[in-house]
Parts: sequence; structure tokens; C-alpha cells
Amino acid sequence: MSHSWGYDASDGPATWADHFPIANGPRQSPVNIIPSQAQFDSSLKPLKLQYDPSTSKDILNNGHTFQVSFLDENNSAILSGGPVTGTYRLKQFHFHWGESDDKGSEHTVNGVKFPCELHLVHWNTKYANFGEAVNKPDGLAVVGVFLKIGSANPRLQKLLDSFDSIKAKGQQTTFLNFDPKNLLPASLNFWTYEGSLTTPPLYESVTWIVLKDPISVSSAQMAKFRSLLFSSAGEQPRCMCNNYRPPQPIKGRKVRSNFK
Ligand SMILES: NS(=O)(=O)c1ccc2c(c1)[C@H]1CCC[C@H]1[C@@H](c1ccc(O)cc1Cl)N2
Ligand SMILES: [Zn+2]
Repeated sequence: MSHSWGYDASDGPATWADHFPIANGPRQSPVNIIPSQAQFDSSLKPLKLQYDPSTSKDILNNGHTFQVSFLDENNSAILSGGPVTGTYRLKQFHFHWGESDDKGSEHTVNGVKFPCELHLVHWNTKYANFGEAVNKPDGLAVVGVFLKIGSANPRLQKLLDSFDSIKAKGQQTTFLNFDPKNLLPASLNFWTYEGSLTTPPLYESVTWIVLKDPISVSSAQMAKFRSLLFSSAGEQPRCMCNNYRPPQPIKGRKVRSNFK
């Protein structure tokens, strides 16, 4: 039975090292990105994201966030190029957000928090499956996309419309024909660094690819994110928000960019 963890004072990020000592490891995520200290690397290839809407499967409230999972038996939805070698398959995407619009992202830029951050999780096909890849140093590639308060984003609407059926922990519903490409900004300019999962088990297995440009979300749409619950049906309702880990020490790591 894996140890239960959360985001409260009693079980949140400050306590995770008690059961997951890697929390104090050398390549933990997220980090604060300081653009002026990032190194432009002309050898970085353009990021290639080739997604297939027919691979989307379901949407689940897992008690920490909500996630949309994808069929990953073939190379229909893949990431390649950028900082990685080989082909990584899309497994799922999920978000992190705050109780108010002034916080919620995991990565920060010059110390600035965004209200929300999207993570698209991909696993390295040099391994047999996700479970084999998840704890290998080159096992995962996660694309991070910031959400910035602005006009309502119609591309989020299908997600928001499903929230009433996944309000509580453990609730799941089918979620077909969703193209995650629609959640990406126009530019795929990115920062990249070697890091970890941002929640337990905090495996140091992630090549992070954080896009420079945000997508928009309205304040009203953010309020809908906060209608989800950490708690199961029938339990005392607990608002699903502030499900973000704060930036971790960079410990000498270099953040590279594919843009000047
Ligand atoms: N914020 S994030 O993108 O860094 C992040 C953090 C933790 C976890 C996930 C994503 C998801 C997606 C990949 C692993 C999966 C989960 C996990 C970890 C280990 C497992 O053995 C199984 C699962 Cl399902 N935990
Ligand atoms: Zn995440």
C-alpha cells in the first residue's frame, strides 16, 4: 500500500522527504526558471509533438489532480526531437492549480507563479512500457505549459464540461477524440532541464520541456477547476486546489533554451 501523501500542512511537500527521501535529491522538480541564466543551445532540435485524437481514452479524478489518459500500445501519439533522443509515447496529461489566480503553477519564471500548469507525460519507448520507464533516468519527458489569466479558452471547454462527472476522487468517465495539440501555444519554444516527477514517488526520471509561451484561461474557467474535490464521494468535501509543489533547489543544473 503506497504511503498516502497530499498537499496539506500535514501531508504536503514539506513532509514528503519523510517517506520519499529522494525529495532532497540532486535533480528534483519543479524549479524556478531564470531566463537570463538559461543557456541557448543551438544543437537542440525542434520539438516534434505528433498527437492522434483517436488515442484519448478517459478522464479520471485520481485524488491529486484530474488526468486524461491515452492508448499507448503504438506510436500514434509521440514526442521526439527537442532535447530527447528516440521516441516517447504520450501516456496522460494533467494539471496543477491554486486556490486563487495568483498561484498554482509548479515551475515559476523569475519567481512568477502562473495560476495553472499543464503537464503532458510521455515515456521512452526504449523501455517495454510506462511502468518500466517511470523510474529510469531517461524514462520520461514531460511538456509543461503555463496557463495565464485572460480570455476564456474554448479549447479547455470539453475538459471543464466533464468535471461534473469526475467531481470526487476515483470518479472516471470516457473521454474520446480529444486532441492535446489544441492545448499547446503557437510557439514550441522551450526551456529544458533534467528533473523529476513533482509528486511522490518523485522519481528522478524526467526530461522537462517547459514551453515559454502560455495558453489563456479565464478566471471563471479557473473557478471550475476548483470545483473538483480531493475527497471521495460521501467524505467531507475538500476543494482540489493548491496541488502544486514549490520550486526545488537547482543544485548546479543547467537550464537550456532552444531560443535566444
Ligand atoms: N507532475 S508530474 O508530471 O511530474 C507527475 C508526478 C507523479 C506522477 C505522474 C506525473 C503521473 C504521470 C507519470 C507517472 C504518474 C504517477 C505514477 C508514478 C509512479 C508510478 O509507479 C505510477 C504512476 Cl501512475 N505519478
Ligand atoms: Zn504534473
